[in-house]
Amino acid sequence: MPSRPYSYPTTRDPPRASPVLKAVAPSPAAAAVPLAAEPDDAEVEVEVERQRRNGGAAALEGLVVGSYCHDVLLRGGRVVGETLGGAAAFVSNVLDAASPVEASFAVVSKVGTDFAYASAPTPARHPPLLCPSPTTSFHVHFTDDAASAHAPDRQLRRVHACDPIYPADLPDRGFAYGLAVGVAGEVLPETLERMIRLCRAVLVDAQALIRAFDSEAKGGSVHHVALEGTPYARLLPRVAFLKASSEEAPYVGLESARRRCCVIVTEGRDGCRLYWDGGEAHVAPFPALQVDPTGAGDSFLAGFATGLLWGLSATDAALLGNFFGAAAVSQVGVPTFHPKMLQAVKQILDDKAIKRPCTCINGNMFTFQRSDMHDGLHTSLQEAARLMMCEQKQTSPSTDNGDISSMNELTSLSSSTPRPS
Ligand SMILES: Nc1ncnc2c1ncn2[C@@H]1O[C@H](COP(=O)(O)OP(=O)(O)O)[C@@H](O)[C@H]1O
Ligand SMILES: O=P([O-])([O-])O[C@@H]1[C@@H](O)[C@H](O)[C@@H](O)[C@H](O)[C@@H]1O
Repeated sequence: MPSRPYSYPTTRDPPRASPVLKAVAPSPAAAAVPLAAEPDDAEVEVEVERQRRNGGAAALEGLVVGSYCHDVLLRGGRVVGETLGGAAAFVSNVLDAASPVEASFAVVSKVGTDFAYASAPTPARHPPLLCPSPTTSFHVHFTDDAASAHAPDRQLRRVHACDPIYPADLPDRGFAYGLAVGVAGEVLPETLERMIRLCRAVLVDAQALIRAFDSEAKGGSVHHVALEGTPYARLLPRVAFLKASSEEAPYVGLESARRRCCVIVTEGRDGCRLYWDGGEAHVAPFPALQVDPTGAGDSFLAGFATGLLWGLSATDAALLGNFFGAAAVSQVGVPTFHPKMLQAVKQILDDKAIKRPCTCINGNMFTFQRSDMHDGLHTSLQEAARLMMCEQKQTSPSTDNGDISSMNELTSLSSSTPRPS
């Protein structure tokens, strides 16, 4: 019987505020921190609610919650790559690259002293909290038989799990939006609940809620459980967007979930579909030369959130989701975006004269429908995606050989993901 993602002891094991990992390994003395008091959010909640109602022009600060991890990529039992992973890493990478200048975000992530990527760009900019347990680690086994866009092209095994993220680990202030992006069950139900209290709008990756894991001794296989049977289900009416992959969608219970929040199902190279109470929309994909599917869903969610920050409707924002999902599969590990491509994307968003700060993140008034500029936005972003593909062909001709699932050996790792020391 796999362990449930929410089975961590939380009452017998009181929450501790964890020390922040600096760019260098912390001293063991840093672990001796006092017990944190149960957070009292009354004042923050009143302010968040006031902003939600008024759509006031408050700061556009986001809160990203989920742990960085180690990904070991394997094919035929052989290690073909080792990279920084974790949705928080992919998400922060996109938010750093494409958010409007006035938007910022804080990351709450946990790693162990063995964390190998403290000096990689994303963790260096958004340092994780340090824990006594080892960094969460996944073995990602690639298979050849990705027969359709929706077939699972990889099998994940969780070989180590870092500590969960407790409510007391979150900052004691309000945020414009929150992204719950756990990969190994680290976002506890009570942590998601506190995020909802602190943030005007919360976007959730279903993988943070429905994953269950075999014990490490049994190999750590990742399974899915039905969302409805988890303690997260009751929080859905207070979530703005829930993103699931096609593989996860059956566990989310689409028809009941869409009545409580907007559900986005990503469909690999076919783009994505949005479902809300009373409507749905398909959003077209962008071309990509896939070398590694890891991080596509994470980058999608961050691209989508970025679109909302720029003031787009949900269906239009999903174009930016698809754009950054395609960008993620074009590189191994956390991608490095070419400055020219990013400049083109920001120019496109500026040219569309979208008003900022956007009412949908400042208030709770989301617009779901595709706007008149949807097709034009897709065409313009397609040009930027081509820029990315030309760049990719010039710098890594080896990617023409196919993606990592058909490569015998990975010859180079992404520059943003140095090898573990
Ligand atoms: N081969 C691809 N070509 C173009 N876009 C892709 C490709 N694979 C993924 N994407 C983009 O990334 C998004 C997320 O990918 P998906 O495979 O559905 O998620 P996950 O990584 O969670 O399994 C898709 O909705 C799509 O926009
Ligand atoms: O590929 P994706 O579904 O977007 O997200 C992935 C997670 O599912 C996986 O557990 C983690 O190890 C990867 O680094 C990445 O975060």
